[in-house]
Amino acid sequence: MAVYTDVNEEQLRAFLAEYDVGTLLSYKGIAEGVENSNFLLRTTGGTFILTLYEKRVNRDDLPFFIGLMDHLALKGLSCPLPIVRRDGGHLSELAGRPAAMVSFLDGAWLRKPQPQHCREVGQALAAMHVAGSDFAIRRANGLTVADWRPLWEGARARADEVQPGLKDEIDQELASLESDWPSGLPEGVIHADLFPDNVFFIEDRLSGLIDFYFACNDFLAYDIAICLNAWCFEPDGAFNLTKGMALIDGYVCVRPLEPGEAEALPLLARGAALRFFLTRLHDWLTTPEGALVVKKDPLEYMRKLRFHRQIDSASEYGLRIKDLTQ
Ligand SMILES: Nc1ncnc2c1ncn2[C@@H]1O[C@H](COP(=O)(O)OP(=O)(O)O)[C@@H](O)[C@H]1O
Ligand SMILES: N[C@@H](CCOP(=O)(O)O)C(=O)O
Repeated sequence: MAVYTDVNEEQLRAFLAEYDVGTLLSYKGIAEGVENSNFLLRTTGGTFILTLYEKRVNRDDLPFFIGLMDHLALKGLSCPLPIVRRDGGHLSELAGRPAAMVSFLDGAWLRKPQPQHCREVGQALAAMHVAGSDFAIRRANGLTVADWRPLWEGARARADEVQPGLKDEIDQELASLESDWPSGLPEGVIHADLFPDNVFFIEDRLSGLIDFYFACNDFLAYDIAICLNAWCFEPDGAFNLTKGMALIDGYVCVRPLEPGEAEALPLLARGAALRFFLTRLHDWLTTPEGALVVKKDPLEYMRKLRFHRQIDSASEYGLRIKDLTQ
């Protein structure tokens, strides 16, 4: 579920009076998502998503997130457009939480993505990177290599409860990634969580990207590494080369890769797998039993991490020489 903070009709009517979106017809809480409280609102002016930002979102980051969606939507990327209040602002306060309203995107996320969907995701990811290149606000990645050790220290003592041997394996993995993490790759605004549940499709065509609340400035190729992890493995744990090739192909049609980015891809993919393993492990160990949140399996990302460790070259993900800038 993701309604941590509830709102009543009276509060909503007062909130909507600040906007030019007509009057409230109906509203309901949205069960999906894990971070914030989301509501679907229908008004005489249209359909909107209302988000109340919960504890894990830092208030100081909200101008980045809201400004980024505004910037990308105005550049033609299909993503939620923040709705402007009559006084020109985007951020409000509702039920004691920072709140904002964005446009509703049609479509649904795919439970079983196919190679043609991966191609579209690659294209959309690159289009986002290009559209974000002149976004003026910066936000450092709060979950990059330097942030993994504190996360790990919080979970390390109990890691072997999840799988015997994890403690030693992650100790070595983390040390190796910390020492070898690349530098000097092309940077820009990345989505940083472009998983299938954050990409909408209508009849096999990508209709939009949502959930920009991990977006930040980091290596562009790290975002590709995140997508390879999230889109190109099968439920049995096997990497699907056809999907990898399609995703990379879609990406390079819009933004070709530099040779250094291709060379770093196996390491970036290992790092991305460790990042999602660590946040999932943290949630696995700290979410109280019975909480109304679906806990995600950390071991899924451990298996992906072990796969990436055996990769020598980005060609094993489906990258071809023609995909690179000369
Ligand atoms: N702009 C939007 N248009 C349509 N549905 C949306 C939109 N934003 C969010 N949703 C719905 O709300 C759910 C949770 O949103 P998400 O941003 O992923 O939440 P969280 O950040 O809490 O994980 C999505 O799975 C989707 O169903
Ligand atoms: N994609 C992450 C979890 C973040 O969840 P979201 O609902 O905000 O997309 C994972 O799978 O671990």
